[in-house]
Amino acid sequence: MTPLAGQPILTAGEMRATEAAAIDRGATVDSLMARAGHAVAAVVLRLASGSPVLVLCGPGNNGGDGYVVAAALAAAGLAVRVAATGAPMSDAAKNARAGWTGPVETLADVAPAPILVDALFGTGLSRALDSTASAALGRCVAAARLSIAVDLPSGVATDDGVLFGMVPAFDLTLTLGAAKPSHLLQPAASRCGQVRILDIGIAAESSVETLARPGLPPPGPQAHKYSRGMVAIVGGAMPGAAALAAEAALRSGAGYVLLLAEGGAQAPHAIVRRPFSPEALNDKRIGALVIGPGLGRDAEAEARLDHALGAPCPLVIDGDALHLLDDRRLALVRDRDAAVIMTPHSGEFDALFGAGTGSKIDRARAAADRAGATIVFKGADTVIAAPQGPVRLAGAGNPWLSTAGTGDVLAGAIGAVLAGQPEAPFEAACAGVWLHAEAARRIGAAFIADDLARALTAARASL
Ligand SMILES: NC(=O)C1=CN([C@@H]2O[C@H](COP(=O)(O)OP(=O)(O)OC[C@H]3O[C@@H](n4cnc5c(N)ncnc54)[C@H](OP(=O)(O)O)[C@@H]3O)[C@@H](O)[C@H]2O)[C@@H](O)CC1
Ligand SMILES: [K+]
Repeated sequence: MTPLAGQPILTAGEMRATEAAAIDRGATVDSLMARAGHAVAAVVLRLASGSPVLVLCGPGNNGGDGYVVAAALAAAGLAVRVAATGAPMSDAAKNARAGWTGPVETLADVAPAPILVDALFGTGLSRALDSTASAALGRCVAAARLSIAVDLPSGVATDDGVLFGMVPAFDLTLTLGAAKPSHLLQPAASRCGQVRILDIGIAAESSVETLARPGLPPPGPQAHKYSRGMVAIVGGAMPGAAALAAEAALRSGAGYVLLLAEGGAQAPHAIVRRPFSPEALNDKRIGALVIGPGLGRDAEAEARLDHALGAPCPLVIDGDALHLLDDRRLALVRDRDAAVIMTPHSGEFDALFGAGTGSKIDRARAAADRAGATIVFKGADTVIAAPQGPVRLAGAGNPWLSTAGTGDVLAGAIGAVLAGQPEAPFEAACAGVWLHAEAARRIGAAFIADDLARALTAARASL
C-alpha cells in the first residue's frame, strides 16, 4: 500500500491506455484483475480482524475485482457475502464471477455487514447509479464499521472530482495501479477517506502528480542572509496582510525580508520595514517580490503593481494584485523575463481566466499556458500548474485554513522559497504550498493566520 504523496495521477483514459500497454507486454485483463483483487483482499483481510464482509459487485471490471476479493477472502476463512447489480458484462468479470462459488444476493434489500467492500463501479462509471444501487450503497456504508471502496467510491466521476449523485463517505479507498484525479479533487475526494495505491504491476506515469515533501536543503556552511534569499513584500491599504506575508516569508526560510509598507504592527523585529518606493524594487539582491496581500485596489495600488510588473525580479502575485490584473497587465506578466507565480482562489481565478471547462487540473493548466506563469489554483484541493509543464495536486487542505489571512501566509511562504531558487518557480510554488499545509497540519485546528505564520518555522525545520 503506497500513500498518495509524490505519486502519478492518471485519468480513466490514461488508465485504459496503461492497461492496454501492459496487455501488449503480455499481461491479460484477467491477470491484472486477479492481481488487483488479491491486493485488495490482502488489505481487507488485515483490517477486517475476522469480521464478516459484504462485497457489492457491479457489471464491469470493478465488479470483477469484487468477485476476486470475495473468493480470496472466503478462501482465507472470512465470512463473506456478495450482492450484485446483476450479471457481469465483461469477459474478465464473467470469469471472475465464475471463481466465486457462494450465492449472489440482489442489491435491493441486502443486509449490511461490519466490513463493506464497494466494487460496484470504478473508472467506467458514466452516469449516476440507479436508485436501487445508490440506496443499497448508502445503507450498507452507513451500517458498516469499515467501508472500503475499490478503485473509487461508486458514484464519483474519475477525472474531475464530480459526484454523479449522492455518494456516501468511505473510510478507505484502495486505488489500483495509480491515483485518479477524483481522489484529490473536491467534492469527490471528500468521499474517499484515506486513499492508498495498490501495485498491480503496471507502470503508471504522468506529468500530473500528487504533491510530495519538497527537497529544501538547510542552509549550507557558507550561507548568509542574502544567499538564503531576500524577499520584498509590497504593502498597501491593509498593512496587517502584508505583515503576515512578511512573517511567513521569514519563517519559511528567507534570509532577509523587506516589508515595503507604511504603518502596521512592529513585530517580528527581524523584518526590515521601509515605506514603499519604486526605487526599492530595483535592489538586485531581491530574490522574490510578493505583491497583493493587503495591497488595496485604489490608484496607488495600481501604481505599485505596475512598478512590480516592471521590476527585474521574480514575482508572486496574490490577492488584490490579482484583482487588478487586466488584459494589459496579464500581457506584461507573460512578457516578463523573470518568473511569475500567481495564487488565485476560485473567485479570483474565475475573474481572471473565466469559468472555463474541464477539471480544475485542465483549468489550471490552461491558465498557466495563457499567463505564462505558474498558477497556484487555491482551495480545498489546490492545483499547481506550470506553463506547458507539470501539475501537482495538494489534496485535502486543513478546513481550518478557511480563515482570513491564510492566503497572505501562503504568498509569503512561496515568496521565501522562490527567492532561494528563482530559476525554479514551479518547484518553489509546490514547496510553498507544502510548507503552508504542513504548518496547518502541525497546529491542527482553530488557529488564526498569525498562528499559521508562526508554525511555518517548525514546518521548515522539519525538512
Ligand atoms: N485499468 C486497469 O489496469 C485495471 C482495472 N481494473 C478495474 O476495472 C475497472 C474499470 O472497469 P470498467 O471499465 O469495466 O468499468 P466499471 O467501472 O467496472 O463499470 C463499467 C460498467 O458499468 C456500466 N455502467 C457505467 N455507469 C453505469 C451506471 N450508472 N449504472 C449502471 N451501469 C453503468 C458500463 O456499461 P455502459 O452502460 O456504460 O455501457 C459497464 O458495463 C477499474 O475501476 C478497476 O476496478 C482491474 O480489474 C484490473 C486492472
Ligand atoms: K468502487
